[in-house]
Amino acid sequence: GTEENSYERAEAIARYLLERTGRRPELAVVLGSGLGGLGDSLTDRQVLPYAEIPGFPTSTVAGHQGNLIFGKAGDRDVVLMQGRFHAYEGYSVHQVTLPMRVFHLMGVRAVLLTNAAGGLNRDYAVGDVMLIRDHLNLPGLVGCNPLRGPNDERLGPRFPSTSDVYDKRMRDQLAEAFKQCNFPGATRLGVYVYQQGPCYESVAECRMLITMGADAVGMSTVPEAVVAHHAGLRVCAFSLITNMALLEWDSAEKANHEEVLQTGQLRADQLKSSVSHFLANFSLD
Ligand SMILES: Nc1nc2ncn(CCNC(CO)CO)c2c(=O)[nH]1
Repeated sequence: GTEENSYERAEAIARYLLERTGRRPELAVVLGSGLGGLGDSLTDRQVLPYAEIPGFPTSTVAGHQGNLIFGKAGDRDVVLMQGRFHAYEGYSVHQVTLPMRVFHLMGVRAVLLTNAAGGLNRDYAVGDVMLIRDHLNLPGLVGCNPLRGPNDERLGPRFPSTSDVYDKRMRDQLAEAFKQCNFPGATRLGVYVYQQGPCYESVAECRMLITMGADAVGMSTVPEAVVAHHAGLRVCAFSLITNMALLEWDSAEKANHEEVLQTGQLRADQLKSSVSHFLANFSLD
């Protein structure tokens, strides 16, 4: 229910975190499957396991630790979510998106969302990154919208736009960071489709998603982006393409989580350096 990400609940957690850490992060980062290693790249770190934060949900997926990491990237105060919450675990979409409201009420101004995704666009290769220019919120379109329920005007409007969720200025800076750091994979710009999971898609579903204009598919990120945007946060997001979605029937291959984590490990160092470069240099003006 909506009390799971109510203003009061988020505000209480924000107050707890501001008092306990004394930190004032300006940017928050959500780390997707296998990208948890990015948490080690901050200095002046303070690590808070989700379980220690009153009112915060806890993570249960292999490859997702459950820590909130405060720290510095260069001289910038940031906060990282090492491990996120997914609807496929059984969390409500209101629980999944609660951290976005907590960050907003802490005074965070922008959020970087990262994930592992399956490549639908046939030009893509495993190990590429796709900067997200737009999304298909399938569950949101058919009734599982993170803003379903009474609207709290203190957070945002009743009927928010979502044609402008992904901030071009931040996206360009992210692209520049990947370029500066010689990221070995290609840097793509595309449409991410969110499906709730935990199943990977059928072949017919992958073909449908391509027809609908999607370039990569995953099980996260969009609910967080919608709620962050609703609250007025600047949003940018990218997918690490960890495997190519299957478009042929009777194929011997099948999508699996081990492959997702393996590609995450393969690209971990270059992702870490690219994202660290972005965090230390981003400008919100
Ligand atoms: N075909 C396909 N390939 C993918 N690779 C990563 N993900 C994102 C989902 N990641 C899950 C399971 O690996 C863990 O959160 C997907 C996906 O949803 N579909």
